[in-house]
Amino acid sequence: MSTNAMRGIRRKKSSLSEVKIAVLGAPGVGKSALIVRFLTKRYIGEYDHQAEQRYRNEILVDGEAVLFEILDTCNKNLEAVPSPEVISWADGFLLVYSITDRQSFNWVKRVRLHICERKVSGRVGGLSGATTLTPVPPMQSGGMGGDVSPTLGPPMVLLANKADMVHLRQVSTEEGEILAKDVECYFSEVAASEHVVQVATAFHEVFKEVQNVRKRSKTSLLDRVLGSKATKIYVRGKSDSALPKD
Ligand SMILES: Nc1nc2c(ncn2[C@@H]2O[C@H](COP(=O)(O)OP(=O)(O)OP(=O)(O)O)[C@@H](O)[C@H]2O)c(=O)[nH]1
Repeated sequence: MSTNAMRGIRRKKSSLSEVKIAVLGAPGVGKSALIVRFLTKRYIGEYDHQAEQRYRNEILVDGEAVLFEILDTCNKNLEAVPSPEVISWADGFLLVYSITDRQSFNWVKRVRLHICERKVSGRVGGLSGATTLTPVPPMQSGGMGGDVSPTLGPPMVLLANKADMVHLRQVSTEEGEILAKDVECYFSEVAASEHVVQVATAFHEVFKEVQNVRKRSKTSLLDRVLGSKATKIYVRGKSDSALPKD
C-alpha cells in the first residue's frame, strides 16, 4: 500500500467520531429491543440476558461515520440506580420508559436527577452500596465524567417505548413532552416492535447532543483559560497590525 493511501486511512481513523451511550430504564421497558433494533434493524421479542452488555458499531449519522459504543444496562428492580461507573463512563444517556408502565416513568424522572447531580459534581465513586448495577470491566471513565461544565446538563434523550400498546397506556404523551421540556432534551414515543427510523433517530440525537455539549465545553474552557484574550485573539486574525497593541 502506498504511503499516501496509508496516510488517508490514518486520517480517516483519527477523524472518526466516537460516542458512548448508556441506555437506562426500569426493568422490561424494552432497552435491549431498542438497541437490537438500532444496531440490526431487527426486532427480537425475547432477549434473555442477566448482565450488562456492551456493543460497538460504526454507524452513519448524516453521512458521517460514528463509532457507537452502547451499554445495555440490566436493572433487577425499581430501586436500582445507575452505578457511578456507568454514569462516569457514558458520554450521553438514552432514558427509556414504557408508556404502559407508570412506575418506569417515575424511575426515569428520579434517575435523571441522580445523573445530573453526579455528572455535574463529578463525585464519581462515592455511591458504594447505593446501587445494584455491576460495572462492566474493563470500563474506563472515558466519558465526560466530572469534566462537564456545571452550566451544561449531561446529554440526554427521553424515549417512550411500546407506543404500539396504546390500549394499555398509563403515561400520556403530554407527560413525556413536559418532562422533556424540563430536561431540555429530545423526546419521542416509539415502538421497538415496529419502528426502525424513529428508534435510530433517538440514538442519533444522543450523539448530536453529545457533540453539542463537547463543542460548548471546549468554548467555555477556552473562555475560562484565556478570558478576554480569547476574544482578542479571535478578533485580530490576519489584520493583527490594524488593531491597537493592548
Ligand atoms: N408490545 C411491545 N413490546 C415490546 C416492545 N419493546 C420491547 N417489548 C417487549 O418487552 C419485553 C422486555 O423487553 P426487553 O428488551 O428485554 O426489555 P429490557 O428493558 O431490556 O429488560 P431488562 O433487561 O430485563 O431490564 C419483551 O417481552 C419485549 O418483547 C415494543 O415496542 N412493543
